[in-house]
Amino acid sequence: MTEKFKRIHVIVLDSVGIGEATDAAKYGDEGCDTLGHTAAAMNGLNVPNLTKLGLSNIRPEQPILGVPVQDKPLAYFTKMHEISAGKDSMDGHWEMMGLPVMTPLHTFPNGFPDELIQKIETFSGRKVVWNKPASGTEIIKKFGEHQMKTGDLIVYTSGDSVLQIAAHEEIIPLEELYKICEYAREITIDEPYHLGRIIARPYVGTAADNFERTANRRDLTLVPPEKTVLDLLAESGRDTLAIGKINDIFSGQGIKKGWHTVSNEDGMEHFIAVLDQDFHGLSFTNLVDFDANYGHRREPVLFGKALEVFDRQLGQALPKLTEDDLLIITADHGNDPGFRGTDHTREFVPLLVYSPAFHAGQALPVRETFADLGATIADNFGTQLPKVGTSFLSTLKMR
Ligand SMILES: O=P(O)(O)O[C@H]1O[C@H](CO)[C@@H](O)[C@H]1O
Ligand SMILES: [Mn+2]
Ligand SMILES: [Mn+2]
Repeated sequence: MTEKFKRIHVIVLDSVGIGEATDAAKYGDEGCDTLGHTAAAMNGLNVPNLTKLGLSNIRPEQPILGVPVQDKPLAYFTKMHEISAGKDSMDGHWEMMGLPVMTPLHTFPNGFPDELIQKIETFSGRKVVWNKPASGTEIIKKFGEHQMKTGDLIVYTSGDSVLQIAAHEEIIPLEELYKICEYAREITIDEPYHLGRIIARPYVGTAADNFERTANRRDLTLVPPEKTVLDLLAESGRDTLAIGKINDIFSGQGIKKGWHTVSNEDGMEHFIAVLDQDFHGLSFTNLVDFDANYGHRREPVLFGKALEVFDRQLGQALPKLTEDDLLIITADHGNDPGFRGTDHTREFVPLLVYSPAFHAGQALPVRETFADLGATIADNFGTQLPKVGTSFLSTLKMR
């Protein structure tokens, strides 16, 4: 069978949810709405490109403020529900690639057991401070100066299955931090820990009021226990290009070439550059600033401004697409900047599917799992289909 599209591009707007999921109550997240609350804080979002693709058509009963519902949206549009047990990035991205995480990973709301902390202390020759949930920017304000004096490791977690180590780059050099994180990764793969991610959180600055985290963050994720759509594509000789955090999230599995990025804007510039390359397969981009800089920080106005910047860059990318290209814009979970706490929120995610080859856009049925995305990609490239997910490829009508 011939392929409908030679290239498929997936852009994940990290944490840009589109309203509470049907199971939000199970997570204590009733009432969350990342896009809705962000747009309200901005008194309306100015995102002409997302608008014309059909962003508000996804929920015409409650349009996103400033984003009018289109009579003739350019994209196929709907929202997707998550079936994974967790609401972290790894769960969301793996599910998109056909591997939902059905057994909950472990979270440590009261901090990690002494046994684990002692192992990290022995390996690193440093003491651990905090070892409880925290916001990453608050915790370096609180312990950064202490760390500069003592060299102690700042260990913290969140509502997700993560162990994060914050370290001043001039006190604990990056290479050393990465080694400690790799060690922590090795000893937390199996029970009783079974942690989704170890995250290195380097920062710089001279005092509490000016500490800043750097782009040298590294996420050490579990290795996917089964093949994802990325593996299926790679095995069948297709290109798999990863921009931003994607390579980390899949531990490099099934990825032919990956680029780390320093910001959303940098990520989109890489994406636009990739559009000029001749390749055959998937480009997969994650834009993490929405989540790390604005969602967890509960900054709805800055979140909204970042969406507007993304939209302008999207405007540069769209004219580069040809009839051989399919663009898919989605998210991996919510992180409502107008919601209590600082954790991710259990939300539907938007799904906008666009190609210049389409005659017109239209509504797709609500997807029961993010895995429908991976199934569609596998279907297009004629590889083995993932175990989970239903392709919507045949619904997409070409001119
Ligand atoms: O508060 P910061 O350090 O940004 O951490 C956040 O980033 C992690 C990964 O998204 C989340 O689990 C949350 O802990
Ligand atoms: Mn995420
Ligand atoms: Mn996050």
